[in-house]
Amino acid sequence: MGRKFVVGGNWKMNGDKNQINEIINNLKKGPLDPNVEVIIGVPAIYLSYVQSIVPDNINVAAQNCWKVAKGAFTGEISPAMIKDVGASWVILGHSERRTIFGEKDDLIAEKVAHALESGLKVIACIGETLEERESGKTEEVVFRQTKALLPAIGNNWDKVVLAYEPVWAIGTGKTASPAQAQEVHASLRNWLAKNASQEVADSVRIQYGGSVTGSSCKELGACPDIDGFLVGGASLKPEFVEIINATS
Ligand SMILES: O=C(CO)COP(=O)(O)O
Repeated sequence: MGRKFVVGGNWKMNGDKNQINEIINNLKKGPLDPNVEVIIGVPAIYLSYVQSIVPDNINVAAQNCWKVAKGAFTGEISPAMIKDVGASWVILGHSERRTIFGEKDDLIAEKVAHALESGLKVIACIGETLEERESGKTEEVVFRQTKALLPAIGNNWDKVVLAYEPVWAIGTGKTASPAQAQEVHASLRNWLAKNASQEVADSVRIQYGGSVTGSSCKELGACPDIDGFLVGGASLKPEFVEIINATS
């Protein structure tokens, strides 16, 4: 089906110029599998700086944005600004945005719609909490979160990557097993075939995120419906190169 493997590094609120230089130098050294799309999600304040030093084979993403182009929204940044400094992606709906900052499905959908209209590409994150998984609600939750995105994405599925990140696996060192992740990715694809189209289901790339490391990436990357990773902690470390190269 030819889905290009896509690995994102979500730095979250980490890094200073020194550390950023180290991370970028390490990525430059690579070598990185040329068949993998690489996207690094950097703190907004460093977008320009990172954009000015990254090599061409690495794409830069913001970790959030607001839902309109400009105006009286103190502290926010817009997709137009992200594009203006040369970055081409934005991560939206991350579980930390949902839980710590109270972002709901409908706000995330508005952000996704505006980011896509503005010409940015989007990594849209979904995933269930431990409580939801333990009460058998994993599918219900990820389907609900994805359903909210359908009208926002419209015909722009080629500009969207879905990131399935079970909340219980984020930053906990508790990676979902390849079988657990594959199961959700496959049922999501099934759901997309019924609720978007077969073409969307076959072509959309679904990343797995949650405690991915150099040692867990190969087995996860070998699953048929896992098309990449969204990596937090390990994306700040040299092992990120190994994760990018998981399928080579
Ligand atoms: O939230 C994540 C990426 O967006 C995952 O974070 P960790 O890889 O640190 O668990």
